[in-house]
Amino acid sequence: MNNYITLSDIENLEELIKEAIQLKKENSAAGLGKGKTLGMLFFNPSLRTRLSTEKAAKLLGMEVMVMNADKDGWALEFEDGAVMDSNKAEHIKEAAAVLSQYCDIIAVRAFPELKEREKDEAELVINNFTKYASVPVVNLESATGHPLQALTDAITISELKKSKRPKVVLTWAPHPKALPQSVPNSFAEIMQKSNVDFVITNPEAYDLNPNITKEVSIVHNQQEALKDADFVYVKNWSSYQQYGQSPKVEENWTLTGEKLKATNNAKVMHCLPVRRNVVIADEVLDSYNSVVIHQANNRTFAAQAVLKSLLKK
Ligand SMILES: NCCC[C@H](NC(=O)CCC(=O)O)C(=O)O
Ligand SMILES: NC(=O)OP(=O)(O)O
Repeated sequence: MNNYITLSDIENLEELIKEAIQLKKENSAAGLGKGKTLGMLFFNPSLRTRLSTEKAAKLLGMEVMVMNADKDGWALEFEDGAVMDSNKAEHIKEAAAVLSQYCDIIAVRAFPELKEREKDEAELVINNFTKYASVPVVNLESATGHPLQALTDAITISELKKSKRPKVVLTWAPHPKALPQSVPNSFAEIMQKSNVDFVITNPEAYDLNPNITKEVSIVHNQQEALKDADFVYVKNWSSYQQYGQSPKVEENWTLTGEKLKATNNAKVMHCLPVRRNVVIADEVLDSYNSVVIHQANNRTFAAQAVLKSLLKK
């Protein structure tokens, strides 16, 4: 692995999942990271990504430096040829080059603005870090993807599935804020690389980028989609067609215990943080069907497998 920006950076998904599950069993440092430093830059808040990736790096023997880049760093300019006479003090060319002296791996979180689709799809922040850094770069959730979360999710399904080819349903749910499509995009991508029967259900105005969902069956009736599901992955996202907007939805899309009855006693997944009783009802999150805590624990081993693969290069 040279970088971990999108899921296409994974050379062999099955092997990487096996590696993560093995690392989870060993729960020990491989020593591979000794004398190496991971630098993490956050342009947005985080609990799991920040702490699980730090833990993963430390389990491998690495040193870790974390910076809330949005608050503590200089405002970065990303435009080539910019005349920097405004509020941005430092160009990504210097920032990435300097960080590459201090770090052996750089990891970056930068959410979309959700204003202009083309701008978000250009992945300005993560792509410029990759372009100007001389060390591997890891995506900690970018404008259009969250590949560490998706790897975690594939590991979790692999561990918990009871049949060879489980039915996995990704369902949209309501939310008071307009959220990125990053998590559902990457989940849809990794499910298409996995041996699962994959269905996405969302209100009409919320179809994801068709270049990502490709051949996936998209069902606009949630109850119909949930039938016989073995895994239900719940997530809100803002509209792709009416980019970044939250068009009104009449029906109630919150995942409740009543809706879960149509499933095959499905395991319920969410990347977290989750808004209780808006996205998922208490009775589901507090039931044995919920695997969200198990899932969050796997963030460490997904990160460990990816960092290990980068360190080996
Ligand atoms: N990385 C996990 C999800 C991060 C982000 N969620 C959020 O911003 C939720 C914030 C809130 O509930 O206010 C998202 O959906 O991409
Ligand atoms: N799931 C996830 O990425 O959580 P954080 O936003 O807390 O890192």
